[in-house]
Amino acid sequence: MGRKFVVGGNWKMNGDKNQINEIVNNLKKGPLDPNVEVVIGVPAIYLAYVKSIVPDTIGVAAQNCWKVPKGAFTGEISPAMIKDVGADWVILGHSERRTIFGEKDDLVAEKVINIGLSQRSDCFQCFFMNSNNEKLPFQVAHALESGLKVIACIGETLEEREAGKTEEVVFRQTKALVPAIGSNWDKVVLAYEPVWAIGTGKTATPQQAQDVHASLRNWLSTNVSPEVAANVRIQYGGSVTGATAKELAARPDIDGFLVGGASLKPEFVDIVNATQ
Ligand SMILES: O=C[C@H](O)COP(=O)(O)O
Repeated sequence: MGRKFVVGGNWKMNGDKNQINEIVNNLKKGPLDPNVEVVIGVPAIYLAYVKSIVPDTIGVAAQNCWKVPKGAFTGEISPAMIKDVGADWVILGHSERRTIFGEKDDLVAEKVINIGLSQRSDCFQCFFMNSNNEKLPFQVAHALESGLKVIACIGETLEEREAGKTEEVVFRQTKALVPAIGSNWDKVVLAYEPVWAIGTGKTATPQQAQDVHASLRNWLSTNVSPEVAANVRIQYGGSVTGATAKELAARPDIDGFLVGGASLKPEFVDIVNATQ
């Protein structure tokens, strides 16, 4: 079976109730290609509101979460809370989280693993190996059935690209996620977002994006399994617009988009429908 095209709209820290109503009305009007999975990434404070007004055919994602179910973590939200308000996705490891808030590969992996572990009711104290082969304790005092799906973001900076390190960086970022994801690859979408293309108006060319997606799939085949490589969906993100989406979508290893700025605008419908 082919990979279902998946388009995420990451609103980032934008929108108020009026703007959200407009965006959702526009999505309802569509029409949206029924063969495309659509997920909107909503600011945490509006998750419940959006869930209450959006059709069930559209997935709702938080843009971040912390790595344990509950506790003294002022300002954070947990996967259990996201699930509790009816959302079923979370975006993790976005480059803005990595660069502005200093989130490193291992923290992103710990957040991902919490989502996998929270489905295990027998897991009170778990460990996983980080990318430096250190055994990290992971306390799950009250294991939860969160069952969230994850959009895991990776991507290189301009400096890294110009130094010829694109593959090294995206492989390293993906490698950190592998032990955390375990056998839950069917609940994960990878989003390749070159940092230099985010919010800059500079889209990677379709060939540049395709090349990285194909290398990543190849890496997954060798380092995880040919089955995961064949089935995992890899989104492209970075200044995607209604005008650039079609050409990008035509590349064989681009399985969708993670859209920032344009997801707030009516053209998001054209991006969702890019494979038509
Ligand atoms: O999560 C989305 C990406 O950061 C892309 O944002 P952008 O479409 O505004 O460049």
